[in-house]
Amino acid sequence: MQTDIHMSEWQRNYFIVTSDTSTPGQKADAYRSQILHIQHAWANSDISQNCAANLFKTFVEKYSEIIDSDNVERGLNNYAKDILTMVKYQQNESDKWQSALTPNNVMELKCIQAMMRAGKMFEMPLKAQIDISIDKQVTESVSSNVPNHTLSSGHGESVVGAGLSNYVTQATEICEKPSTSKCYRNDIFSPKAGVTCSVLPVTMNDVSSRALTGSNESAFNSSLKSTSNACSGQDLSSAPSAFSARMGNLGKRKTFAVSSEDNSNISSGSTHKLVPREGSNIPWNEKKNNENKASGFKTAKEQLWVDQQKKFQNHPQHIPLPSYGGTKKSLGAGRSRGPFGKFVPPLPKQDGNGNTGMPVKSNGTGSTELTYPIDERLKNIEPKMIELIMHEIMDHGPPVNWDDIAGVEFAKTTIKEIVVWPMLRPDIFTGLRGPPKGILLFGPPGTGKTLIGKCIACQSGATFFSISASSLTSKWVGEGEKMVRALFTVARFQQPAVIFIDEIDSLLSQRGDGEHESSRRIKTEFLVQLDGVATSSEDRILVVGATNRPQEIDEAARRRLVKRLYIPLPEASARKQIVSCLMSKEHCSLTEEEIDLIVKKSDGFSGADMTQLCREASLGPIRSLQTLDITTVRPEQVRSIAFQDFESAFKTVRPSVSSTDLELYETWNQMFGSGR
Ligand SMILES: Nc1ncnc2c1ncn2[C@@H]1O[C@H](COP(=O)(O)OP(=O)(O)OP(=O)(O)O)[C@@H](O)[C@H]1O
Ligand SMILES: [Mg+2]
Repeated sequence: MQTDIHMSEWQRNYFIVTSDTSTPGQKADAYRSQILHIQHAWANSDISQNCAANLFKTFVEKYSEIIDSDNVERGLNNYAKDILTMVKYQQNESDKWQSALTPNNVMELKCIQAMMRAGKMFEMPLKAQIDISIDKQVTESVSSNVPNHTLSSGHGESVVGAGLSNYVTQATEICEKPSTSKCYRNDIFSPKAGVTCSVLPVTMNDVSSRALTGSNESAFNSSLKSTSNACSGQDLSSAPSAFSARMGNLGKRKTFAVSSEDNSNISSGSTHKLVPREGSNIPWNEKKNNENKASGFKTAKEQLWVDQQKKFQNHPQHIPLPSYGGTKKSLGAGRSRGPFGKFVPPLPKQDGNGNTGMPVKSNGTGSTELTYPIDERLKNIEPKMIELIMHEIMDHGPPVNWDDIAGVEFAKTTIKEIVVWPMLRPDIFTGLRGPPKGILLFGPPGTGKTLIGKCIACQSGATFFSISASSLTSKWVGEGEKMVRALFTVARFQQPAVIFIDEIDSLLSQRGDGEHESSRRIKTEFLVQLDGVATSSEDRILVVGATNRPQEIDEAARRRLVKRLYIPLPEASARKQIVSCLMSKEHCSLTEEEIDLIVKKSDGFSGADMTQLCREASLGPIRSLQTLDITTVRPEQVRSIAFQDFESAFKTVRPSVSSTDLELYETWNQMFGSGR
């Protein structure tokens, strides 16, 4: 079956690459796809090593012809784009790119020194120009003359030969300099004598040890070719152009390597084939880890892992640090990884023994190495969705405290008791004391339901996933149920987690005849997931639903949201707190009595109405500047906010909740609510 799929896709790709009507972009995609298939087939041992290497070489060459060609009809000419993309994606969030390339430390490079030691001189002085792309399109150009030194291959032939005019090789290796643990990148090599020559900051040993693994294998292969060809003084104008940098990630599945014989031949100009290294089953990640360990450089993934370890070492009682707000849990999801980018799965939970569930491999020397989590459960989730969840649904807003929420004391106390404490101390809240898995906040609009949801996540140290139910039904049309599944799966990895579903009524509304098939599917999936969370005692996931139409919620869903808390309109004391709090941040001359008067006049206002009232009043002093020109007025000329501004504001801001609506909430609360 699997083979059938590959065959038909293969045929389709073949048709695309041979068709005259296909665009270069389509052809490039088709080649990429074919290359992936080759890797896949090889990884599954469907084809032999030699066959894989040959096919790989052929297709990569064809692919690079399209990618690198500057003919608008036949090629994409996206060198620059690729390089910039790579620079962007390879950047470690926790470790800003720093260029370690200076004229001095270029001279310290092993390869340069080895060449200098060899004592062979070029016929012409070398001018080295190193273009270092740092972060987003910031280019630092370090130009240095290297007088009295010339580079030699050690075989008497110049590395920079004449007649290399139009040949540009793209080298993409990122080198870690062990002593400084800085990264430097040397991207474009134009071995055109006397014009520009960039020095590849990689020693020949590096070449062999890196063995064309990982994300840069193909480009590396290309650079090897150019190096070896150049070493032998051949004219490179006919050499195949560089492979696209994007090909890089292909190598992550199985290690491609240059054999040691190949390596020994590098400087003698022999052809270096990209072949899977025999018996090599060291995953790319591990190799990369080893290199990184040696250099001190950490990838974002490694940094995340280290952070996670620290977090749990410092909090052995499973008391997690607040993740919402204060520190951003980016998990690398904040950046896109490009078409071939590999999703970095979020970390799975830890058990009581500090076991993360992550595979730890012994390398046979007694020390253990970390490999990164590849969980079966995430396998069936589309990476696109996971990225979306991490990007759009995982909330990283400013922290919210309980004090920021005025009034609603009963709801706050209940939530602290049944949600926050159990999340902080799961060891005490076991059995019957275990937290509910679903709660519902209901009440009139603008009373702080969303605010409470954020506060729960913030105060319990949980990862906060915030999604509006209407976006599930509208934004991901036809994919809503997949999204729900993906959301719960990712949440399981990010435990403790709070999934906040605003406007939950539109997701879990009563079943009706006119109900759309897709929303029915979403609802079913949601109930299934909720049941899964509810029945698993290990999962520390809380679903918080918020609605201002509780009566529309399906009874099956209602049952699963066991605690239903009424969030009413703020009482006088709460309204006073809101006004005082907001006014304390402004230039204001309200007396205590005036505030009391405002509170009295605002009976029936929701929290959001009160906020709006204050905003409106704060514009009063600006409006009174009639005679002055707003563009020239100085801040100190603006008078303080006074009671009269509130009086004017009351003329335009009215309560948004009607008394009939309020009655409905009260009735529903008496029937289904968890309040006293
Ligand atoms: N109890 C409160 N204390 C302080 N501010 C509040 C309170 N209630 C509402 N607000 C203010 O109103 C804004 C809107 O509140 P929020 O979004 O939490 O309301 P909501 O109940 O979720 O409304 P909706 O049902 O329409 O989604 C808040 O950002 C906050 O400024
Ligand atoms: Mg809301």
